Amino acid sequence: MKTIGVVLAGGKSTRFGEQKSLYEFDGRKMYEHVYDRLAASGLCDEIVVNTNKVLAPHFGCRTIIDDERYEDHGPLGGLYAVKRAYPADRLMVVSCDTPFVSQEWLQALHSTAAARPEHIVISAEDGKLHPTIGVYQGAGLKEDLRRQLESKRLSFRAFFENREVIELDIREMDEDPEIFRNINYKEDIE
Ligand SMILES: Nc1nc2c(ncn2[C@@H]2O[C@H](COP(=O)(O)OP(=O)(O)OP(=O)(O)O)[C@@H](O)[C@H]2O)c(=O)[nH]1
Repeated sequence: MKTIGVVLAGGKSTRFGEQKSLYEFDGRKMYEHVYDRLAASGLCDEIVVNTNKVLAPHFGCRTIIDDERYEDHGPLGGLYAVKRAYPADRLMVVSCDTPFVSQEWLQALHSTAAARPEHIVISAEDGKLHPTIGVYQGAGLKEDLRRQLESKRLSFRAFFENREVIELDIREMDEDPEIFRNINYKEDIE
């Protein structure tokens, strides 16, 4: 089984005010910070950006475009498109707006996922879930995602009701919760 690194970057960035995945800071676009961390982890056989058809031409790498039926369905819609493209593989997902995720954390997620191949493994911080930093895998995942999208219950919490999920909590590891910092507004970068 291959591991596919997935940079989620198909959102609307309403709160940010412009497309945050393409916003440049510290000399790199936001999605490139995430891409580079996935690449440097050495865990991914391939890395793709998952986005919509309007944004796709702006990324300088392979993109997977959201399925027409599930455009603007949020991150679960994005994951469905990637799972369709890579049905046999494990998806190591990081959203473009969490650009400070560490190599060590990616390694911890990956090794937990490799030991429990039927489980989704997501990040958590004192019980608060960070499902857009996680590993998505297991039999029937594509079909479960499709069913969830059809049900119109588009939250990760709703999706997790039907799957085995491991929450890897940063408070139990020797890591700084800053690595989960989520950029929703411009001020979040400072
Ligand atoms: N492929 C894909 N990714 C999405 C979609 N909606 C959100 N995302 C991604 O999922 C992650 C979390 O998105 P949010 O921050 O909740 O939403 P957003 O649309 O980017 O921002 P807001 O409009 O401010 O809520 C980000 O990496 C988004 O790019 C979607 O419909 N398709």
